[in-house]
Amino acid sequence: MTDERPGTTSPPAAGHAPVLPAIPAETTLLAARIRELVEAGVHTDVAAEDLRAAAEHVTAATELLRERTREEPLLLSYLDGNQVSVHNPVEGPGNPLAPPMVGLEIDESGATSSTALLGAAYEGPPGRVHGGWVASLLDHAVGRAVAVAGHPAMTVSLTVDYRRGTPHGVPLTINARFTGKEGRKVFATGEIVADGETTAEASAILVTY
Ligand SMILES: CCCCCCCCCC(=O)SCCNC(=O)CCNC(=O)[C@H](O)C(C)(C)COP(=O)(O)OP(=O)(O)OC[C@H]1O[C@@H](n2cnc3c(N)ncnc32)[C@H](O)[C@@H]1OP(=O)(O)O
Repeated sequence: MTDERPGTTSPPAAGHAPVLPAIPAETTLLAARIRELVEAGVHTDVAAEDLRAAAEHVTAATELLRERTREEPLLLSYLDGNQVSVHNPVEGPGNPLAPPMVGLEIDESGATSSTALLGAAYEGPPGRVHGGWVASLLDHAVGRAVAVAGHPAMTVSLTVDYRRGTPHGVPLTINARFTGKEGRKVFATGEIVADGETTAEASAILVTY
């Protein structure tokens, strides 16, 4: 995490992505509509001709979006006072793949907490979020927590204990915290809580860059 604030234009210390002073409302809107499309797509039971008609609409939208493209899809901006990657696949409000993880809160100890609501499109076991997505939420949360603690780093080891199924369609709380540093190695833990129960816990080693 860098110390840029809204309105500044200097690039982030750890990358070359452009920093937007704010996320364009239409970027968030499009991603939200595509997420709805994906959920509708996995739930739909319409007839084959309607599937084909819907596919043609989607093709038309894709062609419109391809009319002008950037070389670098990643953009940085600010949400609720925190820097976010607009197109990050976990937190990016502009990336339809991202649930997204939102509402970052940092308590007085530096521990972080965010929320996410994953729909049926993220299902692994019946009624439960796919384990890879559970790990993604935790990987991102520990990365965020160490950045908040002033040690931006990349995950080199992530151990996830899946305690119980993480339900989809239910708000999830994702907590994480920096726990220590040894040379370039940074340690963090995190967990996901659903309906008051911890569903998965993570222990991570990250390396500063
Ligand atoms: C601001 C917003 C933030 C938002 C959060 C974003 C979260 C994103 C989460 C991610 O997706 S992270 C991406 C997934 N991770 C990667 O792609 C990292 C892939 N790994 C690497 O690129 C290299 O391992 C890395 C550049 C991180 C380190 O390579 P180096 O060659 O610079 O380091 P080196 O291999 O010498 O290891 C440094 C130390 O870490 C230790 N280490 C490395 N891998 C380890 C491992 N797997 N387990 C335990 N320790 C490990 C290693 O022993 C050594 O310890 P010592 O300093 O004590 O000698």
